[in-house]
Amino acid sequence: MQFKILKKDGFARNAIIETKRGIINTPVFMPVGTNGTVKAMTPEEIREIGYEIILSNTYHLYLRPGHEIIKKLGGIHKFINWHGPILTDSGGFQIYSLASLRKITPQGVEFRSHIDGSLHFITPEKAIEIQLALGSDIMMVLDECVPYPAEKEYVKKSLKLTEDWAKRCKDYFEKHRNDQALFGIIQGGIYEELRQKAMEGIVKIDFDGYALGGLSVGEPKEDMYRVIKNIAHLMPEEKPRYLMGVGDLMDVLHAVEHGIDMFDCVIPTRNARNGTLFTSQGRISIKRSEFKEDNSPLDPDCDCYTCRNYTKAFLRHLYMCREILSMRLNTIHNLYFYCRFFEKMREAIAEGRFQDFKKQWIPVLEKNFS
Ligand SMILES: O=c1nc[nH]c2cc3[nH]c(NCCN4CCCCC4)nc3cc12
Ligand SMILES: [Zn+2]
Repeated sequence: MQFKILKKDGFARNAIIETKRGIINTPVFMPVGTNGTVKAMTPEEIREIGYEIILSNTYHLYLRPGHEIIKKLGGIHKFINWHGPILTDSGGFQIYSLASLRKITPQGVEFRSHIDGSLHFITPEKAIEIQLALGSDIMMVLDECVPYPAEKEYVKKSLKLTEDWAKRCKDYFEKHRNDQALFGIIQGGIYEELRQKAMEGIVKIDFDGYALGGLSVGEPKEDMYRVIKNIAHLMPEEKPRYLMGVGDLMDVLHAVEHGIDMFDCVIPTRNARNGTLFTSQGRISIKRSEFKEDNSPLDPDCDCYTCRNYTKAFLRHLYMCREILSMRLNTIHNLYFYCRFFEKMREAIAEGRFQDFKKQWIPVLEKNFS
């Protein structure tokens, strides 16, 4: 995996990640395809909107249908019919946020499946073995995503475990490596000095890229912003920097300004299914009665399939009827909006006007009619 910086504008930067399955332009947004599908979208539609990489979840695919089956059937790209790069999250976060009866031991994490209650034990080695079997292009180490709030002492102890697991992931990966990439994850809660310590330990192990984990887990925005401001630009400059689970476009602006390259979040897809749509006039909720007879397109400044062919009145009608088409048309638009936003942001960085771009968008992103 190659990472080439094309242009810097302050700490913000445009770069490309070259993988065997294609080039990724950064800053990049990765739509979330948890069960191997970006909900309601075909892979062709994702590609047509302009996305270059999607995220899938090791935890879900391991539990159902199982990584051995996916491997036997030719790997995840063939299975889900997406032939561009795929990043898989290692499962730590999903085990912490979805599974029950979790027990974290030095060896690994024991949990019960949220699907059928079956008992599982995942070690760092197993997490890498699963991602190797899936064949994802970028794999994540197994970490302990420290919940918020967490005492400083707990965070400190957890850092030791996460670093030990990162080393075990790297050792296992080196023994079985192919042309997949492996990213490390930096924890440390909202404590800068612990973040700094975690970063030194993880960077020493040496990974293809580095993620900031343990954020967007319920901590106050100002704490997340402070950690990003103090840590992001200190992460290895010549490797991709990935802020996991983010996000909200206001948070994206802040993170890109401080040097983050990669993002993933369910916001555009999940909000679409709930009728919350992002437009150039701000965020709107399509179910509002004011749209009942509104014959205008969702967003006059958007040329996505939904905005070119349907009215707010019809989109509201579909939502009120809970029609499947509502999920599809809303998702097409929100993903298109996110993809264009990132494209315009990369253009602004290329032309050295990221600050203008941020100033222009903040008032729009603050407008909320939901
Ligand atoms: O520390 C992490 N390690 C591995 N994966 C992660 C994934 C994460 N995803 C999030 N936040 C997702 C927040 N998202 C916001 C929109 C609604 C659903 C939840 N934090 C994360 C931390 C981690
Ligand atoms: Zn649109």
